[in-house]
Amino acid sequence: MDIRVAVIGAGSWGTTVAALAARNTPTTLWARRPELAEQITTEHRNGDYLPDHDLPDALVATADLEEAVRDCDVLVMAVPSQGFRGALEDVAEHLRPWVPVVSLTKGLEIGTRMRMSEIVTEVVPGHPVGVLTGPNLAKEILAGHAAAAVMAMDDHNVAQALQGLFRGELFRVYTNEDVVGCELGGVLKNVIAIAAGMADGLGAGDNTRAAVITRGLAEISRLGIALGGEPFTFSGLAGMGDLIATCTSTQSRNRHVGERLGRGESIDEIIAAMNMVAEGVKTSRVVMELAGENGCEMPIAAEVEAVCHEGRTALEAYTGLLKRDSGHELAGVRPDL
Ligand SMILES: NC(=O)C1=CN([C@@H]2O[C@H](COP(=O)(O)OP(=O)(O)OC[C@H]3O[C@@H](n4cnc5c(N)ncnc54)[C@H](O)[C@@H]3O)[C@@H](O)[C@H]2O)C=CC1
Ligand SMILES: O=C(CO)COP(=O)(O)O
Repeated sequence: MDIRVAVIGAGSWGTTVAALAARNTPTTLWARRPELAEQITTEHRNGDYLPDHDLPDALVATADLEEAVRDCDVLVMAVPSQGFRGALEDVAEHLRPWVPVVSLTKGLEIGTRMRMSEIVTEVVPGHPVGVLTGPNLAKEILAGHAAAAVMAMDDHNVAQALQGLFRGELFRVYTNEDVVGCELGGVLKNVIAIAAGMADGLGAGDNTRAAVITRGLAEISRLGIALGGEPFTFSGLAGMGDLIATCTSTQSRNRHVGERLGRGESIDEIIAAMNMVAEGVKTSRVVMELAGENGCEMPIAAEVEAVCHEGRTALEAYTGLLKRDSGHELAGVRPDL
């Protein structure tokens, strides 16, 4: 019997994951705008977010939430983090019991500081919850370039069952039981990607970018481990893999924000000019709250937060970072340091 997948949120990534699933199993994509849903179903195109890419004929979209959700066997949430809870509360009315919920969202909720999988457990308790994450720039995947991701779930058997729904010839899906680490890898790399973009915008070199990525990984690992992630997870696809893709790709929205900040534009004008989400901007504030609470040093993330929310310039941020003392490179990562 076919497993029916519902994907909530027809932005770049929700549409891409729905396209992957539709090649394997009946899939319905929920879009907020009826015109977009109609275009996806009839023209097999998402003109708002992915105008240059063909979608599978089998992919059906609707703007009717009940129609998308009522019969689904697997629910996939692809709404940005600040709208995630509200969207899931609307979905909950129509969701059958025990349907697994997979989050694609890479952010933390302002106020509660919760990960999306924690919000799922709060809003729809009893449903198995997981995250699909990794170095997955949407447009590359739709263009047919090979990529790999991780399906992270506590329950390995459910993860294995879900793996096959998204897998394709060019899309490899691994499993991992460390939901906390995998989810935080995806969240935290967005903040570091803003820093990498800032360096590029300031005209820094390849050595600088490599230093930001590597020291950024140390910060991600420090906070990720303090919050319960497994150390090895941060050198996997959801950690280092996604960090490299996002810090180096011209397709990354977070890196793009950083690059424009580095060139001297203000955060407000950059955000106003984008029709897509750059999760790292809002998440940077939540990350610094968590770092403070957990006694984690995160100097790069702190500078990103200051540039995004306190009016510091990218040049001041980098000047400040260079003046810091440099101790052992694994401090806060290796248990004995
Ligand atoms: N685009 C990419 O390559 C990847 C994105 N992600 C993550 O996936 C999540 C979604 O990102 P994208 O699809 O790229 O974003 P996007 O900016 O392309 O689209 C966001 C979608 O969510 C909808 N939306 C926004 N607020 C909403 C609300 N309050 N209620 C219902 N729907 C709402 C929008 O209408 C739009 O369809 C983000 O957390 C992002 O970090 C993860 C991996 C890859
Ligand atoms: O998460 C992503 C790639 O894995 C997408 O990154 P951006 O949101 O910065 O585009």
